[in-house]
Amino acid sequence: MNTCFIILAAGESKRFKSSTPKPYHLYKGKPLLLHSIDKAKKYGKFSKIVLVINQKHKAHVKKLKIKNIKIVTGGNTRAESAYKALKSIKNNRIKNVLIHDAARPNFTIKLLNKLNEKLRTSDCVIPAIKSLDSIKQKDLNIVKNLNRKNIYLIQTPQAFNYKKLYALQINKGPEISDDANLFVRAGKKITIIKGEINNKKITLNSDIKYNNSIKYGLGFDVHRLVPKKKLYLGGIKIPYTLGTLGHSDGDPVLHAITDAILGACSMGDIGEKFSDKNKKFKNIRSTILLNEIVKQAKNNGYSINNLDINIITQKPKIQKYKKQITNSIGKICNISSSQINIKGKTTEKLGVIGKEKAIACEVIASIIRYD
Ligand SMILES: Nc1ccn([C@@H]2O[C@H](COP(=O)(O)OP(=O)(O)OP(=O)(O)O)[C@@H](O)[C@H]2O)c(=O)n1
Ligand SMILES: C[C@](O)(CO)[C@H](O)COP(=O)(O)O
Repeated sequence: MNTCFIILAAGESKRFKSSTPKPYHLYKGKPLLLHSIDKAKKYGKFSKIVLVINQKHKAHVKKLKIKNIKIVTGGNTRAESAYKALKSIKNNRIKNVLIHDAARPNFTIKLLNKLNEKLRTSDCVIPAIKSLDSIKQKDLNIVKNLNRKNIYLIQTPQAFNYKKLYALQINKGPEISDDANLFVRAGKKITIIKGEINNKKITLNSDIKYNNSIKYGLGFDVHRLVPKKKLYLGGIKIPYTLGTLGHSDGDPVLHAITDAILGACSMGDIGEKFSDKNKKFKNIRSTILLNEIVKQAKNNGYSINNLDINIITQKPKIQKYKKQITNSIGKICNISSSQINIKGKTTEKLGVIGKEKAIACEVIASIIRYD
């Protein structure tokens, strides 16, 4: 089915009150809008994904290096942003479209399936949850009781037959707070399906305050430098006359990061997880080891918040490899470059490191645990 997923992220974030615009604010270890992008990609049944951005946020978007997504500049209202996205795919033979707030990161793939299933028999399908509170309406000084059984708190993604929705766009206006509003105004049928209690819209800064503390871990590793060995740092092979001696590929940066994450998550240490007595790990790439630990930490409800890394070596100079190493670590840990800091240090030619007999790395990791 030719279905497009539109992610609206062009708002001004006025109520969010943060120096970082809401769609790019870190949430559960990554920028908010990446949750919707990653889930849409993981779903794998959209023929096109469109991201609608605020033109003032282009620098934030560039940093994320988003691939395989059509990026459209939004408008002054949510309705205008939705319209610009719909217009941008007019010639793509799209049959159905789902429109979603980037401000709602916690929808599930199960909800996407339900919406797409219902689109077989309806031109407009929206998720909603019932109010758990009493509801009253106050107009001037007249207060009316409303029957909460007939009240629906509307969510996104909202699913539509593309042609039917596009035809209604001429009625769009700033008061159109959601796209299904157009169908209601036109007196057309709407199908409401059960939404998800966790599919809340993040509007205020307090919406993302974590109920859990941040935890910290410390990692350290040192390897002897010898001829005829390769030098891997942060998963990148560094051209140098010496390399590290070790049971695995001897990457001190990835080993120190692994230990820092294990420490923060109270999951032991790298020697316990990958013994250097075990032939299975002989010459293994440390990228595999770290990948495994990142997965285990995620399964235990942990998310990497940031890594601060000191690479301590007399040579080679680290500066020119920093970007490559940062990108490599970000890919393995599934975090953005903005969450990683690397410093190259020498020991002023003092000791074994200063005499180029060894290389070391120390890392502090901060980790957030979510319920
Ligand atoms: N002109 C706009 C306004 C809103 N949105 C998007 O619509 C979703 C819901 O809007 P809201 O949560 O209100 O975000 P903001 O408009 O940024 O918030 P505020 O009203 O506090 O400025 C958000 O993902 C927002 O980025 C949009 O794409 N274009
Ligand atoms: C579209 C929406 O999320 C449905 O509840 C809501 O209308 C968006 O409101 P906002 O003020 O633009 O956040």
